[in-house]
Formats: sequence, structure tokens, C-alpha cells
Amino acid sequence: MKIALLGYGRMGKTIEKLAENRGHSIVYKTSSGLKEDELKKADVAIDFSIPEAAFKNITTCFQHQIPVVCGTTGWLEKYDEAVKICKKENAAFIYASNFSLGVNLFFELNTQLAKLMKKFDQYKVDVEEIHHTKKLDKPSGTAITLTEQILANSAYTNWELKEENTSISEKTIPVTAKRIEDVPGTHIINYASDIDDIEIKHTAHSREGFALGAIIAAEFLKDKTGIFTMKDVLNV
Ligand SMILES: NC(=O)C1=CN([C@@H]2O[C@H](COP(=O)(O)OP(=O)(O)OC[C@H]3O[C@@H](n4cnc5c(N)ncnc54)[C@H](O)[C@@H]3O)[C@@H](O)[C@H]2O)C=CC1
Ligand SMILES: O=C(O)C1=N[C@H](C(=O)O)C[C@H](O)C1
Repeated sequence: MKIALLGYGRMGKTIEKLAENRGHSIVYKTSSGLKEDELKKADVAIDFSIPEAAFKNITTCFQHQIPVVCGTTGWLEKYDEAVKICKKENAAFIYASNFSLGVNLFFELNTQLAKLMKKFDQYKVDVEEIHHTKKLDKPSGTAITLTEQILANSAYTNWELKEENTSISEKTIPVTAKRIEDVPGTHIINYASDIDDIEIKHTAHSREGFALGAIIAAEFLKDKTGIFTMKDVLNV
């Protein structure tokens, strides 16, 4: 498979290494704007760039009917518009806030746990994410997905990023974002009561899980049209 890497930073470089080990070739890579003649050489594009660039990158791929896998976080206010353009251009698209198998299993666990906890209102939930200090967005896209899953399966009505010394209402899910050097990505869901806590946690040991998941998504998407999610790719 011929891959275009849109974003050649930490993730782009990890994807290049794993993709070549799986027999794919990187035919185009960029860390700035797109050269459309170069992009057109690819069977599929993988975007791990920056929030400001993702929408332009992926919609340019749609215009050339190049299937695109996007892992960039922090641009989702434009997701619905991207989906509309993808359908109009008869292109193919997968976005995921997290491509790792482990986190996608964790998403299922989180949903089931939220359903179970719904009737036990003595437990208060909070969501915490920890990432490296170079991360541009907060909270992480993964933390937002986890929080939205809890909202869809509980009596909570909204979420807020918790800054120090702020008080948060009963119906609001507090989300804490910590930045610690070199942490690839940790997510914790805690249900606390006066008597005990119940906690689930996912810890990424490196970026390889994210990169491998994105490559598997690209292998799935090549030669397809339409909008897909990691549930379609992994059958979870
Ligand atoms: N969905 C997932 O599984 C994961 C998502 N991410 C997300 O992926 C994104 C990238 O993460 P990292 O690789 O750690 O960041 P990074 O900062 O190492 O790499 C981003 C690269 O994009 C480049 N860039 C800037 N403008 C561009 C443009 N117009 N077109 C193409 N590239 C451009 C930058 O120069 C940089 O090299 C972030 O939004 C991060 O949150 C990261 C890991 C996993
Ligand atoms: O920026 C990162 O590094 C990561 N970003 C994604 C997110 O925002 O959820 C996924 C992963 O946790 C690493």
C-alpha cells in the first residue's frame, strides 16, 4: 500500500517505521502544507498533524478520492462538515481520538461501567488524562470520547476541564489534564464514594499502539468509500 503521511512528527515517524515493517511504502510525507501532485501518488493518507491543519488536509484528500485516516485531535468542531464533504466527494474517512486496540477495548469497558454505575449516585465520577508536555490540546481527544460515553450513559449533563481551586456542579463531569515529560498517554476513570473508589485505567507504554491501529485502519479503508470508525475496523 502506498501511504502519504500528513504530519511527520512523533506519530508520523512511528507510523513510517511500523508501516515499512508491514511491507507498505511511504510515497509522500509533509510537515507543512500539501503538494497535491505528490499526494495523488498515494493509495491512502494518514493525518497526524496539528489541530489547525487537519480539516484542510483531509478535505483535500477527499477532493482527490484518497481515503484518509485522521488521528489529529482538537479540530472536531468541524467533524460534521468534513463528513458532509466526504459524502459529496464519494471519498472514504476514518477519524478516531485513539487508534490503539487497548484504548478501543477501554472505551467499551468505560461504556459498560457507566451503565452499571448509573443507579448508584453515591459514586461521583471523574476523568483524568496525563500526557507529555509537548501536547498542544487539552483535554486529550481520548478523554473527550471517554467523557462523552459517560454522558450518554448517566445522569450527568456536561463536562468541564477542572483547573485548580474551581468548584464544579453535581451534574458536571470534572476532567483533569496533567502534563508530565515523555508520558505517551494515560487515562483514568474514577468513581469515588465516601466508602471506596472504583477505578479503571489505560496506560500506553509507547506510541506503537496508536501507530499500529492507524495503519490497520488504513489497510481497512483502502479501496472503500464512506465513513467508518474503529468499531468497524476492530469489530469491538
Ligand atoms: N488518534 C490517536 O490515536 C492519536 C492522536 N494523536 C494526535 O495526533 C496529532 C499529532 O501528534 P504528534 O505526532 O505527537 O505531534 P507532533 O507535534 O510531533 O507532529 C505534528 C506534525 O505536524 C506538522 N504539521 C504542521 N502543520 C502541518 C500541515 N499543514 N500539514 C501536515 N503537517 C503539519 C508539524 O510540523 C509536526 O511535525 C495530535 O493532534 C495528537 O493529539 C497522537 C497520538 C495518537
Ligand atoms: O497527543 C498525544 O500524544 C495523544 N493524543 C491523543 C489524544 O488526544 O487523545 C491520543 C493519545 O492519548 C496520545
